[in-house]
Amino acid sequence: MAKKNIRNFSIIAHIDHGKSTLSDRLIQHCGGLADREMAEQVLDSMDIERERGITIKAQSVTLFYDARDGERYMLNFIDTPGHVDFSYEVSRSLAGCEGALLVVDAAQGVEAQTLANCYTAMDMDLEVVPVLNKIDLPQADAMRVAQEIEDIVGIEAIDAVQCSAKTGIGIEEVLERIVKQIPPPQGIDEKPLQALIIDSWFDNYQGVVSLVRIQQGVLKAGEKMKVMSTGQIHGVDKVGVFTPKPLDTGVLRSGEVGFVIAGIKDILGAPVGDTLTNAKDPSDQALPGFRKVKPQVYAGMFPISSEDYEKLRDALGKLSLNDASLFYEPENSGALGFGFRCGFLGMLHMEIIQERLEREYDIDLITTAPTVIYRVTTTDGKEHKVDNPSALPPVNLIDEIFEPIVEANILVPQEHLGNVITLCVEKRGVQTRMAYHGNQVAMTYELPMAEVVMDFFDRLKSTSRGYASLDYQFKRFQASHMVRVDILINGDRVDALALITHRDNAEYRGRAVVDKMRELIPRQMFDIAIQAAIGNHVIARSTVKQLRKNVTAKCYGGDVSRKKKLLQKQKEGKKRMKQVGNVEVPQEAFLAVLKTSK
Ligand SMILES: Nc1nc2c(ncn2[C@@H]2O[C@H](COP(=O)(O)OP(=O)(O)OP(=O)(O)O)[C@@H](O)[C@H]2O)c(=O)[nH]1
Repeated sequence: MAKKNIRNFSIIAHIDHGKSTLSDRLIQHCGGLADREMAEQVLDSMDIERERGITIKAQSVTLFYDARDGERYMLNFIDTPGHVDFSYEVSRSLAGCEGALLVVDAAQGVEAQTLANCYTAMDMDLEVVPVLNKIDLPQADAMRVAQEIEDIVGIEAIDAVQCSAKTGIGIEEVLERIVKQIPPPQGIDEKPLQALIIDSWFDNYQGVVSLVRIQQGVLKAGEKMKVMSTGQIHGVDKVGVFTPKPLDTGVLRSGEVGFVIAGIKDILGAPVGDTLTNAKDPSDQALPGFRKVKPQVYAGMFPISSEDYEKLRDALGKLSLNDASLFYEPENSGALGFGFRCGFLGMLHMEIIQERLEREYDIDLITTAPTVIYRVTTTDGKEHKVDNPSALPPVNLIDEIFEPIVEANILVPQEHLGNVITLCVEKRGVQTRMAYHGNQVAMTYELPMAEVVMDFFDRLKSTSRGYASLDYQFKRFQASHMVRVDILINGDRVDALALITHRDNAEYRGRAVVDKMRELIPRQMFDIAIQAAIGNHVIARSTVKQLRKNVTAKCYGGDVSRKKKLLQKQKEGKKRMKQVGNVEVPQEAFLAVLKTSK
C-alpha cells in the first residue's frame, strides 16, 4: 500500500464512552467481520476484560476503507486501555500512531482520564480528532460537550463529528475524518529495518507473537531479524496483520503495523519497547522505546499449596512478558511460606493479575495487604526503599519515613463538589488548584499515594454518583508520621499481616483488623489473643474464646463411615488454613487487612 494511503490511529476515551462499540462498528463498516461475528466485541479479547467490560492490553486491527475520494486506505487501529491504572500502556499504543480519535460521550462530557491521555497524545505530536459519541441518547448535548472539549482540552471541537456507535449514525463520517485529518506515516523502505515492539504475548503453539510498528525499512518472512537489546538473531516465520483475524502478508513495510512470529520460545526474547532490525543489514540505532514504568503498589502473593510454587513462578514469568510493569521477586514469609513479592501499577492491576493467576493458571493464592514504596532514613545515615512492612527497620533505628505523594487531577460536576472535597480532606489531601469550566470543576490535589491506591477511586465514584473522574501521577516523597502496625496472634508477630499507616489512622486500622480477625478465626481448643501493636505498645486487642469442638458428637450409634466422612471434611477445611504458632488461621483472615483502609 502506498504510504500516502496508510493511517495509523488510536482511540482515546474514558471508560464507558463507547470505544469498544465504536471500534467494532468501524471494523464492521470496513467489512472485517460478518454480522454474526459482531455478537462478541472483538477487541477486548481477554475473558476478564469482557467480564469487567474494560480494555487492558493493546491490540491492533488493520482495516481497508474505500473513501469518498475514490481511494482505498489501510487503517491500522491500535487499541488502548481506558483505566487510570493503565495510562502508561496508552503511551505505548500511541507510539505507533500519527493520530488519535478523542471519543467523548455527548451526554457525559469530558472526564479526567480522557484529558490526561489526550495531553499524552498531544505531547507526542499526534493529530487529535474529536468525536462526539452517543448522540442517539435523549440527554446528549453535542454543543455543550463540544464547548467543554474546547475549554478543557484546548482543541477545536465545534465542528466535531457526531455519531452513535450504537445505531451506526455518523460512522462513515468518522472514517472520512480519519482519512482527511490524520497524516500518513513517514519512513523509507530502503533504509535499514527499525521495528518498534508495541506488544508481545505468548502463544502456546507459535511461541512469542509481537505487535510491531515499522518505522523504516521492510520486515519480510524468511529473512533473519535481530533483537537489538540482546543481539539475538531469529528466522522470521510469519509476518502479517490482524483483520481482525490474523492474515499472513509475508511483508510489513515502513509505516505499517502488524505482527511478527519468529519462533522465539524464551519469554524474554522480544521485550516490549525493543527494536527489531535486519540481521544482514542492521540499523546502527535502536528506537527510543518507552518510558519504563515503575510499579507503585507492592503485595506478597503466596500459593496456598506449597507445591504450586514453581507453577506460580512460571505463570508470573509468562504474565510479565507483555506486562513490563509487573514486577516479582521471591519472598519468604514466616506465616505463609515461599511466595513472591509482586509490584503493580495499582489495585486494579493487582486484582487482574490475581484473577488471571487463579483462573488461567489454576493457582490458589493468598495476597497480602498492598503497600506503596516508602523511603526510610536510619540513624546511621543510610537511606532504604521499603516495599514490605516487615522490612521496615526497628522503630529505634528510624530517623524519618518519607511517603510518596501524587498529584491528582479531579473533574467533577458542581453539585458533587462538596462530597469530593470532604473525601480528599479525609484522605489527607491538600488542594493546589481549582477552576470552573461551565458546570464542571477541575481540581488538583496533592494526596498520599497510599490513600489513593487503596479505595479512593471507588469512594470518589460512589460519593459523586459516578460523575467525578480522576487521573494521578507520582510527584515527590514527603516526610510523614508513618508507623508499622504489627498483628500478633497469641504473642507471635505475623509478618504477612503487618501494615504501614499514618500515625493518626493507626488505632483505627489496628482495631479494625483485630475485630475482623476475631470474626474470621474459628474458635479452637484454647483462647486466642489477637493484638495490634506499634513496637511494644499494644493499641488494640481482642480474644477468640476457647471451644471444645467435637464434630463426631452428632453421630450417635456406630456408623463408622459417616464418622470418617465428617473427619475427612474437617481435614479438607484445614487445607485452607495456615498455621501460625499453634493457631490455625483461615485464608480470609489474611485478606482482612485489605478491607480495613480508612
Ligand atoms: N446509547 C448509546 N450507547 C452506546 C453508544 N456507544 C456505546 N454505548 C454503550 O455504552 C456502554 C459502554 O460502551 P463500550 O464500547 O463498552 O465502552 P468502552 O469505552 O469501550 O469501555 P472500556 O472497554 O471499558 O474502555 C455500552 O453499554 C454500550 O452499549 C452509543 O452511541 N449510544
